[in-house]
Amino acid sequence: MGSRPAIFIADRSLAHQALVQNGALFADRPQPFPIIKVISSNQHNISSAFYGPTWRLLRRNLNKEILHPSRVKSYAHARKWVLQILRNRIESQAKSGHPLSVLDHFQFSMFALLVLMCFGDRFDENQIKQIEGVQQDILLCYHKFNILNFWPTLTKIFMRRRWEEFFQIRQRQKDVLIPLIRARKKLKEEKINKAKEGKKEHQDEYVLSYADTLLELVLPDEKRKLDEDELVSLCSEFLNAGTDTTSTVLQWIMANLVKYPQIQEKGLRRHPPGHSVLTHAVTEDTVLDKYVIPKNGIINFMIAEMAWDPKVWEDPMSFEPERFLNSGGEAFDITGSREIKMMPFGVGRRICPAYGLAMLHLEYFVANLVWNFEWKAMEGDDVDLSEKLEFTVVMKNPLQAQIFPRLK
Ligand code: HEM
Repeated sequence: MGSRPAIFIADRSLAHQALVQNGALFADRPQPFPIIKVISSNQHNISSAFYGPTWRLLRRNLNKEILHPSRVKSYAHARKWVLQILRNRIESQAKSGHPLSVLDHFQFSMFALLVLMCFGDRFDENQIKQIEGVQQDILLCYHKFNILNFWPTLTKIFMRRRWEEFFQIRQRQKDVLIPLIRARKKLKEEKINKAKEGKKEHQDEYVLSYADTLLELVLPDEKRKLDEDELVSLCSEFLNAGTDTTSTVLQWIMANLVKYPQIQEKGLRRHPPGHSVLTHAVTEDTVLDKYVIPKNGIINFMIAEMAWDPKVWEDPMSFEPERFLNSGGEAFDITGSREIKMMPFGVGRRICPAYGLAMLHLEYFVANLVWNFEWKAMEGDDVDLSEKLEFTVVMKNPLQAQIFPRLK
């Protein structure tokens, strides 16, 4: 992996040529990526499981079973429940008179929501915090562990401690997630038995979860189901992909609203939570414009640079959501299929499969937060919008705000 060329594309038209016009060639992820393949038994992985021959199967499952609009609609109760949790947390902090550190509340709420979608249950605060804890450990150590991918045979000798640390974190994650997966499996078996015995079910509380759909999958080539290690990796990816990104953007949006109270929502162009997509790989030697990209070359598309291109955006660094209202009544094409002006969710075959869900979550929570509370900067605080790279690009100085309930 170390000897493969890594290519960075910040040009919008080249990105369009690659991702839309030559989409099939640019759709894979580097293999092995990262650390070790996830779809191979007793292996461990710390990031995207969506690569290699199984990615289409996994992605089809996600799109059809969980992200399908009718299913997304069926999670309305879950969103309402989480909004209530978020409101309660914010209100009780507001009553205490302390400044509100929003990020913890956003992160916790997004976990409550995604955990419910993943495992089908409303867990209590302690359980959610436990899941959040192991997932955050994995994410925050991403860059530290990613280096282990480079010549694993060598790093196993020279970075033994780091490998041990990685396996410890992974073990903790398995200890937390495997019981939840097993509980889902048991519930499914009980349902089948009840159906056989002709007994009636209480359908009210049952929500189809991501774990349920994974438990059903059979890998076509190997003719087997996913093992527990693979299930943990896939659930982990689902949780992290849907929580960190959304809570980061929520914080950026609220920070801009506090700093510039006269404007409303939409912060994804100015503050995309990832400044590049997940790395892509080309499946064969490819010529892109005048550049030759060799087979297995690793490509990064630079999201932030494209979104700040002065050829597209006047005064690109200023936060002006009203730009999106002046597009002649036409909705802005966030999928970049005709032309890429910004690509916070990626573009083409590997575009974030949940971009619709993510936009729904952002609109739902921002609208309700602004409707329920008045948000103000702390006395003498100018709200610092400096950035810092963690897994996503977060606020260097997390937002603190004063909030006042609007509704009795
Ligand atoms: C504001 C929120 C979000 C942003 C900005 C975002 C952005 C992205 C980006 C840039 C990628 C990589 C695209 C590429 O490599 O070309 C991605 C992939 C992915 N995202 Fe999101 N995402 C968000 C929310 C979510 C949510 C809520 C989920 C829910 C489960 C999710 C699930 C995924 C998955 C599973 C992938 C990997 C897809 C694959 O490899 O085929 N994301 N996302």
